[in-house]
Amino acid sequence: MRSEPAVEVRGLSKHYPNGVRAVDSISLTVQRGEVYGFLGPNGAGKTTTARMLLGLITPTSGEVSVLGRAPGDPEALARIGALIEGPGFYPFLSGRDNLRVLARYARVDRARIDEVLAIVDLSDRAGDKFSGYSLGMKQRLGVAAALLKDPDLVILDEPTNGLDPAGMRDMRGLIRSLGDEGRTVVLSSHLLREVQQVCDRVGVINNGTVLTESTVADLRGAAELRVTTTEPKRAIQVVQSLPEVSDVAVDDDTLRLSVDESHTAYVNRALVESGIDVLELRREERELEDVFFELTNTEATKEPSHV
Ligand SMILES: Nc1ncnc2c1ncn2[C@@H]1O[C@H](COP(=O)(O)OP(=O)(O)OP(=O)(O)O)[C@@H](O)[C@H]1O
Repeated sequence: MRSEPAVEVRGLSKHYPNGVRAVDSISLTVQRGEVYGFLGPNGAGKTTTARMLLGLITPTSGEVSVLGRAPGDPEALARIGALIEGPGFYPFLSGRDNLRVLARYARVDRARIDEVLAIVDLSDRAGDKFSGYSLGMKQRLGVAAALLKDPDLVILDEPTNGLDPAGMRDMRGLIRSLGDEGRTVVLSSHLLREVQQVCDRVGVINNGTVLTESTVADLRGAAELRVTTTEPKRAIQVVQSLPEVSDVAVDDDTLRLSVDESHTAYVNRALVESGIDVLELRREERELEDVFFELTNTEATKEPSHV
């Protein structure tokens, strides 16, 4: 039997008095132990949703259950760690002293401070003032703070925002390791590749509406086979006659087709036996960003290509 989801949202809306429908009747489910990507462009409604999950703002309508409880329920909050819109710390205190303040407030054993500093790889710089930290270190301290209570559920809102490529890579590794430890992670992000690299499942949100919810693999769809030939027109006829092949498209001299990987050699043979020279045959997975464009017909933010 499947265990109760970590997060269950049904028909959730947040409409502001100024008429903005920040979140408009969304439904989503985060299973326990998965790293769930909440993917959408800026202004899509991710932060508003995260705030409602934590009980920081009240929904206009809809149902929310977080770790089996209502948002803001103290017992659930004790098992949730969150980093929403950048961490707030005392600039003149060291990273470790900032965590001490929080640990005392949350009644967490002080021994946990060194554990979380080690998890986010800040042990060596824990005695330095927060004001001297790089943005990446500040964000990692924010994650350390979120981990103080050894939470079952970690909610991270755009944790790589503003980080340089190395900082982003470190943060992604950290998020993945939280998932590998068996924690449930909700990662909100506008970066398609980030979600693709780190998450098990993804909910795509735009204009306050969830467009789709699926595994990253399903969202990307089956890998395409790309076949470059000297005679694309004739090649189309040949592949279209094969029952194993579907969705044939053509760009210049390259055919794109959906076919199970096990039939790659069979497609090649069919073309060659029809006297068509195959110049190149390769399988290519769709990027999540292609899928995103299809779903939203909007310009989503592409990550800088050097990352
Ligand atoms: N307090 C508020 N009053 C009115 N409108 C708001 C308020 N908070 C957010 N909004 C609007 O709601 C919409 C969703 O905002 P939200 O911050 O949830 O999006 P987001 O997906 O987190 O984007 P970003 O990554 O830019 O923070 C935006 O149009 C925003 O301007």
